[in-house]
Amino acid sequence: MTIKARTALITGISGQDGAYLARILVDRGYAVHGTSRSLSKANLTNLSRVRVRDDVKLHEVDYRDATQLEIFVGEHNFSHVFHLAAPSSVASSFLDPIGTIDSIVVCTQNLVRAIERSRYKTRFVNACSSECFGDVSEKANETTKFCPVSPYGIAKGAAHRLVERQRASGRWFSSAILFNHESPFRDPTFVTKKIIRGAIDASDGKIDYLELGNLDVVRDWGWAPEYMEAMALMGEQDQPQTFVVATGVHMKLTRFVELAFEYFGLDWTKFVHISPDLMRSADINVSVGDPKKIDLELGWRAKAKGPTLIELLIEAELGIHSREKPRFSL
Ligand SMILES: Nc1nc2c(ncn2[C@@H]2O[C@H](COP(=O)(O)OP(=O)(O)O[C@H]3O[C@H](CO)[C@@H](O)[C@H](O)[C@@H]3O)[C@@H](O)[C@H]2O)c(=O)[nH]1
Repeated sequence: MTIKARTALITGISGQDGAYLARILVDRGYAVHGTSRSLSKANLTNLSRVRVRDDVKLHEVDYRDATQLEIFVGEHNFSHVFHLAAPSSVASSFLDPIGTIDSIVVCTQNLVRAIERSRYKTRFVNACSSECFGDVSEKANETTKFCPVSPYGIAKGAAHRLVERQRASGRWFSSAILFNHESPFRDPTFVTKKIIRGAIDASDGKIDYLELGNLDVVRDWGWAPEYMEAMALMGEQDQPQTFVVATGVHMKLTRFVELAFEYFGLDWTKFVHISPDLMRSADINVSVGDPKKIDLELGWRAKAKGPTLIELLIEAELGIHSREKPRFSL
């Protein structure tokens, strides 16, 4: 495939991951397209923040409308489709399980079918989620069974199966099982963004307390731009595959809060209030990934992990890039 022939569609281009991936693909010489259900209502701030807004072509497409989607895909010879569009809040999926499952599964199925029916040899890279694994007793890899506890995880697992079924019938369909990956672009309801913002605001004297939920969970947090580098790499392999994308390093949420407040010389226990309203009816206690396969086969390895990631998130939030300079300045 020549550089010139690379035309990528990113679904969910305006979100955290979509914006970073758009920047990476433009830098790699792709023509990049994105979609939104309503262009007049789309929030394109993230694309502007990574200075790629004028480099991407946006289209108004509703993924729930199978016919419209089929026409759209049939009119564009996309060499790659990176499928990121989905509701991303696990917490919200408990409040609207049917809406979440319906949206993730129907939109993925419509897109997969549109590609299947087009005459083009499009490569498909799916954004799957570590939520599909549920609780793990050891680091999850590509062979670990899915045992999701949330409606979101159930839906992502179904979408992943749709992708694997296409691969089994000989099409170029890959899936990245992404563990938690963070950045300043995160919506303020996600826990790392809440904690980092909370620590900054507490140190500025703007808040007296921060409400959080279950602090006993253990997660494998990474830096979102690096995870999008992994997805871009996956799209350039000879063979389609599934890869776990993770740091392999785990941390308890309590420790995350402690380190974030410690950065500003603050004692987190003086600020954090536990709110029962923020507890989920089912939560994953331990979620950690084994990135061995992607390291060995693609040479991809997360640089930002553990305490380094927390420093990076704080400094990116503050707009400081003194230490390990983030690839994406804000
Ligand atoms: N959001 C939130 N979570 C909290 C809070 N307090 C504790 N937590 C706990 O912090 C953990 C992480 O929550 P989130 O940041 O909301 O992320 P997530 O549910 O793990 O989901 C994210 O990661 C998945 C895996 O990559 C993604 O698939 C998903 O879309 C999302 O990005 C959960 O166990 C949650 O119970 C709080 O105040 N807010």
